Amino acid sequence: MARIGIIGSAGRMGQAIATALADREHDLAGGVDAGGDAASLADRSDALVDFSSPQALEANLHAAIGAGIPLVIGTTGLDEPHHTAIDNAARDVAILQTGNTSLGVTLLAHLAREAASRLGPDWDIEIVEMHHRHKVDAPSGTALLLGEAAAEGRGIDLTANTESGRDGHTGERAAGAIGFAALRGGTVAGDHSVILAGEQERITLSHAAENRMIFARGAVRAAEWLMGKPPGRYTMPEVLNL
Ligand SMILES: NC(=O)C1=CN([C@@H]2O[C@H](COP(=O)(O)OP(=O)(O)OC[C@H]3O[C@@H](n4cnc5c(N)ncnc54)[C@H](OP(=O)(O)O)[C@@H]3O)[C@@H](O)[C@H]2O)C=CC1
Ligand SMILES: O=C(O)C1=N[C@H](C(=O)O)C[C@H](O)C1
Repeated sequence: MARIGIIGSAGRMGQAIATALADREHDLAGGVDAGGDAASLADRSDALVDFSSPQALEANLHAAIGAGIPLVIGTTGLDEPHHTAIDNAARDVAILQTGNTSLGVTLLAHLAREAASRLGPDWDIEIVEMHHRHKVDAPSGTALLLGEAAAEGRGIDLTANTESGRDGHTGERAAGAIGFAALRGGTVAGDHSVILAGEQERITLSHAAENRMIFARGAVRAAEWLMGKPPGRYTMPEVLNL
């Protein structure tokens, strides 16, 4: 049993995480939302779980370092400077950052990497995601994570090979590109497909989140796993032993 603090506690994920903590008999150390004091929450917590906004990241990293406790970051929409800040903070505390804490997506990323490495570059890779109408970032963190996995499998750099937001006269698809398409609507918790399209055949690897509790349970499992670990940046495959 541990005391765990939630950043973004009043949000959709914050509420699901509070339920997952209770299911595992942890104490909710407290929660903060926009304008809240992450440092004082960290001082009374054994670990922090952050599902909030990229704007909160810097304060959350400082809070975790100040209290010397691990941090799970599920917030998406992070850019390169955010990742550099996480790398730096991981010299002082144990941190896990991921666009998706579910078991299913962690395995899907492995399958995407494997498929991309075994199929030649003439198999086009497209990643399609759908989320609820309230989601503010695109492509989703999960889509980017799946794109990274496919790019790794193929031995290419994702940033240099991304095609997203196609509209109008786009020209032909670039050879070797990894494409992204984002759909928004209704209450969809999170659907992701990695499509590998070859000559007259196509493979689709898909995951559907039926409920946010899959992410919440994964986040709590990650927090449990991080406690007692030395400083470093850890991953969901390590937590889940996949
Ligand atoms: N990694 C994963 O597995 C998953 C990641 N996510 C990601 O988690 C994040 C939250 O998603 P969701 O719960 O649906 O979003 P919500 O909008 O429902 O909740 C976000 C919460 O964060 C709070 N918040 C906003 N800014 C700050 C800040 N600067 N400091 C502290 N708290 C802040 C908001 O408070 P206020 O209302 O006061 O602004 C709100 O309570 C998103 O980035 C989403 O993509 C979601 C699901 C799974
Ligand atoms: O905002 C969400 O809801 C979700 N965000 C994450 C993402 O951006 O991939 C994970 C999940 O798909 C739900």
